[in-house]
Amino acid sequence: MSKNRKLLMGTVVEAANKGASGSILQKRNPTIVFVLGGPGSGKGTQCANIVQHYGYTHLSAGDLLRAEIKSGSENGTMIQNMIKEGKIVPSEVTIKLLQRAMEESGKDKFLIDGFPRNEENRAAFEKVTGMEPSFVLFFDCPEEEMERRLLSRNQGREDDNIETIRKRFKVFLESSLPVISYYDAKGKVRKIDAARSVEEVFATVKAIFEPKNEKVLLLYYWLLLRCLTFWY
Ligand SMILES: Nc1ncnc2c1ncn2[C@@H]1O[C@H](COP(=O)(O)OP(=O)(O)OP(=O)(O)O)[C@@H](O)[C@H]1O
Ligand SMILES: O=c1ccn([C@@H]2O[C@H](COP(=O)(O)O)[C@@H](O)[C@H]2O)c(=O)[nH]1
Ligand SMILES: [Mg+2]
Repeated sequence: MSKNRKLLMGTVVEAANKGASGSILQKRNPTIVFVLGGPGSGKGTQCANIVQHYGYTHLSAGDLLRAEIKSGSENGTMIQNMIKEGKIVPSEVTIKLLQRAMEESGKDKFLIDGFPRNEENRAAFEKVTGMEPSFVLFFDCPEEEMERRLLSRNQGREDDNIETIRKRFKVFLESSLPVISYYDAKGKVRKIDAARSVEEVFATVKAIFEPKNEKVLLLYYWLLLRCLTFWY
């Protein structure tokens, strides 16, 4: 086979594989839960609990971006500057990372933490992937509490300083809350009071992930009541 023909074949195979990997993700028809809330509201902490109890795969958009910086990618410096300023990285960059992570995981239940951060993120994700979240967890927490948590997180994050934290709060209010309102209007938001202990917050999260158990319990009580009224 000539060199040019080999190159052409390579390109065709690559294009076919790309198409196939996209459709494999769609064929798997994954369950997607967006996990949103202000900086420091406890998204990552609660996602870790959900993974343990319900077998979801946790994808933190922020973690994927930080890994991209470390990998020495050509986008690294741009991403690092955006994170330092608390700004939102362009959708195409974040969506590519999320898509790749979903495809490579081979799994079909995802917690997407800290994304979408603005309306453009949301619309681009739905357009590019053709997928919508089953529901949205919204960890609602006052700024004073989030600030306290972030300032004592001690994980060496470059954006856990008071200047960047204030910028992140502003971006959350102006750009991310409208995304939550959008899904709220569609009845998809599960709002959780996140200003409580980790255990108390997780108890509420559990009730969201186990609504069927509650229904089974209700049915059980109803049957018991019917039996009792029949006997007496
Ligand atoms: N309910 C809670 N009560 C007290 N501290 C908490 C609670 N939940 C999480 N924390 C602590 O607060 C800090 C921030 O939590 P976490 O990293 O889960 O927040 P996050 O929403 O993922 O933040 P970010 O958006 O910056 O990634 C961590 O140090 C964590 O241990
Ligand atoms: O979808 C996203 C997610 C994150 N970013 C940037 O990363 C930082 C940190 O995100 P965390 O969720 O707190 O880990 C955030 O402030 C943004 O600068 C993003 O641009 N897009
Ligand atoms: Mg986090």
